[in-house]
Amino acid sequence: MESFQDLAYNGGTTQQLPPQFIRPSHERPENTKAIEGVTVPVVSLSQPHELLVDQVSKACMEWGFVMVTNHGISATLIQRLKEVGEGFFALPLKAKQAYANDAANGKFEGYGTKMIKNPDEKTEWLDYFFHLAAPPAKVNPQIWPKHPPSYREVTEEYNKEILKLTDKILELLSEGLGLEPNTLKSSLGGEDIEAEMKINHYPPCPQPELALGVEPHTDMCALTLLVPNGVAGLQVWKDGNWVAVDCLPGAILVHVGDQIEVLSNGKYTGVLHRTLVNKERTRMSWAVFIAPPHDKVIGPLPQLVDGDQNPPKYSTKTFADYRYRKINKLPQ
Ligand SMILES: O=C(O)CCC(=O)C(=O)O
Ligand SMILES: [Fe+2]
Repeated sequence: MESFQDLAYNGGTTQQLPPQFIRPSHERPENTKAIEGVTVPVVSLSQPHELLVDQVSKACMEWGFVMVTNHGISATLIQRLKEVGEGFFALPLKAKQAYANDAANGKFEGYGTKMIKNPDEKTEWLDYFFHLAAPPAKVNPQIWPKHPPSYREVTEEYNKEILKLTDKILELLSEGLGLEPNTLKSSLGGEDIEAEMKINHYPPCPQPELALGVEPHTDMCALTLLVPNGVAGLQVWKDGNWVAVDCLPGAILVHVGDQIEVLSNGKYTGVLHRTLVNKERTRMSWAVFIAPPHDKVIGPLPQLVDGDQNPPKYSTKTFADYRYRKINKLPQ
């Protein structure tokens, strides 16, 4: 069986997509086109606080997704982040494979493609680099890309900024629930909150109408903050349709993940999303997953639950337990 890398990097044996990438008919982009005329919410963070609470929390209740502009992270820093990620993926395959992860044995950090556990599962058309970026005590920069040489400095600087933006968004979302601004952050571990960097890389695909980049999923973390490279492909699920996320230069895309859905007892929605690939251009995206420490116990906030009126809609468990169940497709 040809691997993703054989195909994407060596051209494969044919320009026809091998069977492990061909989605069943009901999943194919050609049969599940995005709805026309609907656009995702965009919020400028330079507005007065009260408006921000309303707009950000409304978007995260109705969509589980919001694009933010005027977020305070400089265009130059985002550009440098993109350059170091592109620099790594421009290395020869062998050089990247020197960083190979081993997800089957619990080594998630490093370079890889998605592990397929079940022979019926289809392969996603992407490779990625994944590593922790916060908190400092858990980060191991030795396993980060050493090329380009500025990878570490740029990524550290970007993650500092992303953590500030995370604090701001978590405050707005807490207030949107009528709670103290620090409620969600402290429920997610306070200063022990984790940030994981995932650089997604989707090379051109010979038959993109039959394949998917990432398949439909919700992120298991609390929030995802993402910047794409200017190539479209992300779609979010809303009211029974896929909605294409247009590229808005400079914007940061915020996804509500499962842990915020659980803490808010379903007031905020973890957004279902997927990515399409294309025939001509390489798409890349830089996702930072914000998550509680693995031993943190997460359940509906007691302030949002009361007896018969608002019973808990989710069980309470450690994030480690949640992850294990999600990765192994077990009921939560
Ligand atoms: O590439 C994207 O825009 C989304 C990637 C994604 O959903 C993920 O890495 O969880
Ligand atoms: Fe995702």
